[in-house]
Formats: sequence, C-alpha cells, structure tokens
Amino acid sequence: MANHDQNPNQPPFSFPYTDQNQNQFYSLDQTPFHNFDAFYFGPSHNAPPQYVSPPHALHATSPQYASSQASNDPIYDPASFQYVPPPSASYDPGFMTSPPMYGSGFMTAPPMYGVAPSSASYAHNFMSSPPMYGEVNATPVNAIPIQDAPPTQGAMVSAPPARHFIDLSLSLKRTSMADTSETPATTTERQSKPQAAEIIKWGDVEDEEETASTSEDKVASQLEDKLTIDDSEKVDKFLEEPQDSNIQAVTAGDTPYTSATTFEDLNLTPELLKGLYVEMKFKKPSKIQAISLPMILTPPYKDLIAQAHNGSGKTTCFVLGMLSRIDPNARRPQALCICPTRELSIQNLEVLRKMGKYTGITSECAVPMDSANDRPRSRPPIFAQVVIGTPGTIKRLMSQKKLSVTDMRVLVFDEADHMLAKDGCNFYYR
Ligand SMILES: Nc1ncnc2c1ncn2[C@@H]1O[C@H](COP(=O)(O)OP(=O)(O)OP(=O)(O)O)[C@@H](O)[C@H]1O
Repeated sequence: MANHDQNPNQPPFSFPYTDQNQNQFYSLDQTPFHNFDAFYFGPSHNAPPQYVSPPHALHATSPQYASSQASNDPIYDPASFQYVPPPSASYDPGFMTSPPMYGSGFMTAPPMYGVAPSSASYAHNFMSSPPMYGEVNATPVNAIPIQDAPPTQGAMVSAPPARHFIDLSLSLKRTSMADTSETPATTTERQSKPQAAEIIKWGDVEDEEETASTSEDKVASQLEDKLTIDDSEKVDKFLEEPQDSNIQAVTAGDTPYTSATTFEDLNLTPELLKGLYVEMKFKKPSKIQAISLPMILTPPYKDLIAQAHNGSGKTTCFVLGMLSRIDPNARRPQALCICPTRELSIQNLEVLRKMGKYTGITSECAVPMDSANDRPRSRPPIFAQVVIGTPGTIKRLMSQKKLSVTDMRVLVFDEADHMLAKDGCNFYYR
C-alpha cells in the first residue's frame, strides 16, 4: 500500500479506471452517497505537503457498484481508484458547469479553489475533485495562494494558512487507522476539547431515555419551558480568532449567501438557538461559522469544503449543519459524520448532543467497541438520526446492514486530510 508519508509521489490509486469490461470513468453518482450533501471540514494549515504537490485525484466510484449492489455490498471496489499524475492538465469544461457547489456531489473542490469555469489553465492551480464529478481529468498540481485564484462559482472558505490545497476527494475507506487497536495520537489542539470526565457525562443516555419514555405532550410542554432562554444563563463566550485569521470566502457574484452576524441570522430553530446560547454559551458566530453556516443551512444545499485553524469553530459548523437537516419525525439515520479517530468521533458526538440537547435528535457513535461487545452481530441496528464514527466501523455496520444510508441527507468528513495523511490513500473497498 502506498505510504505517502514516505513517498509522496507514489500514486495511491489510479484514475481513470478501466474495468474488466473496458468501462471507464465512474462517478460518485453510482455510489450510495450520490444524493448526499457533503461537507468537508479540516484544519487548513497542516495539510501534509504530499497533498500539495502532487495532489491526488481520487475518484470515488464504483465500477463494481452495480455488482456490489447485487451482492448487497454497498462499498466500493479498490480497483475503482486511479491516479492521474500531475501535470496532466486536461480539463473538461463540462465539469465546471456542474461544480460541486451546484450539484449533489460529494467531496469537492474546484469552485472552492477559485478557478473560473472557463479557465483551461486552472488545472495547474487547484487540486482535484473533478473525479467526483465524473469523466474529468482535472489534475491539480501546485498550490497557489487562494487570493491569487480567479473568482469562481461556488464558494470557498479558507484561511491564509491554507494556501496549499489538499486533495479532498475522499470517500469511505475500509481500513481505518482508528479501527486498529492502537490509539492515534491526538493533536495538542485537541486538548482543548472536552476530556474524559465530560465524555462520560455527555455520552450517557439520559437525554435519549428521557425523550423515549416521555409522552409527546409532556415533551412539548417541557420543551416550551426549556426554550425560554433566561438571560442570566447566557454567558458571553467569544471565540478568540487567531491573529492570522483572515478567513475569506471566494464566491461567485450570484451567490445567495451572506455572512451571518448573529446566530439568529441563520433561521435556526429555537431549540438549536437555545443549545447554542445556554448549553454551548456561544454569543455570536466565529468567522468560519459566519461564512460557512449560511452556505450549510440555506437551501439549495450545496457541498462545501471549509478550512480554518484548529479551534476556530469548524465543529459547530457541521454539527449545526447536521442537526438542522434532521427530520425529527423520521427515526432513522439521516446524517453521517466520518472522523479519522474514535476520540474525535466521541468528541464530536459530545458536541452534537450538547448543542442539540433541546432538539430531541438522537445520535450514536459508530466506533470500535471493546472486544467483548464487538462481536459480529452483537450490535443492534442503528436507528439514531445522527451517526458519528470511524470509517472501518461505519463500513462494517453498513455491510452488516445495521446502518442504512438510504435516508442520509448529510455526509460530513471531519479532518479528511488527516485520514488521507495517515492511511487514507489505501482506499480499498470490498
Ligand atoms: N461561536 C463561538 N463562540 C464561542 N466559542 C466557540 C464558538 N464556536 C466554537 N467555540 C468554542 O471554541 C472551541 C473550538 O471550537 P471547535 O472545536 O469547533 O473548533 P475546530 O475548528 O473544530 O477545532 P479543530 O480544528 O481542533 O477541530 C470549542 O471549545 C468551542 O466550544
């Protein structure tokens, strides 16, 4: 398996793929995720250099999807991935006419990287993701400063430290570093996240039990009660933006989005607003939130890549994105968040439960359990509305038909670059 930490030039996969029947180029449309709205969140400044040059065009695909469907295996085939060596700059204008921001695509980048659709030279300047949109050989090459990129359709949220582009064309991967017995090191930035004691508090079942066992009327009246936000409960908590936090959005002229000054600007439900103010104690959106949340929360929903510093508030962006898209009456998985480590999965779940405390939305963590509980079929099917977990476990639950993706509306990759940086190039699906 290619190890890009050691050899950044080695292609991890190939694209386009030619299958046994000589079929070529398969798009994500053929995967179970074709109708997802995908958000990618990742720190911007620590993109591994190997994803800057050369970036890798990952084609999440499924030449074998038809057959895998037949065999009830929703996961893709490894041979579906092919690597386009940089500097081939071939470019299909057709791709840019349906950029990720405008489609129901998956993991994307072009519009976000500020490349005009008509610019045939863009392939030198941004990274990949066209493969996600099908038959395109747009091969990213060297990173360029975001501000040097021409205006484009769609939008990009990024920060100056993120002037290098990483390949975000990411799909589920079979072998997760988080699914090994070794615990990956957490970053120092993560230290600021909730620690074990809080995890226990948030991870207990109190909220869910309460919701399940209470009659609807009682819940409604309790909710009404709870949703009165006592001003004394509000704590002015501002997120300190790093000094170089010059987050900017690159958007087309006709973008309907405007930055949100307050959380009220976002048309959030009272339940979510109360979660933000009372539970999270936030006062106003951070910069990345102000820019990205309108894109995430305003229909028509489009794909988004958001890059910003550690600790700048990205988690809130996608947690709110997931919570706000759930149909509370549908008791089945509707949002899926994939994280590189079990710790991050648990942390994100905690934030989601805390922020969504007044929504009644159910959530579950899909991470490796201890050996006693992780026996095949020991885990019941998942009916929680939000599922957060690691790739290997999610894949296994899907294979075992314990996690349905039929009703998924939102797909989030948190720290996708970390997944790619570690062993994410080994996208082997069976
Ligand atoms: N709008 C806000 N106002 C005040 N505090 C906030 C706001 N948004 C997030 N925070 C707090 O800032 C801290 C960092 O936020 P968060 O974890 O969402 O950042 P992040 O960008 O996801 O970080 P990382 O890159 O480490 O994942 C958390 O403690 C969070 O509660």
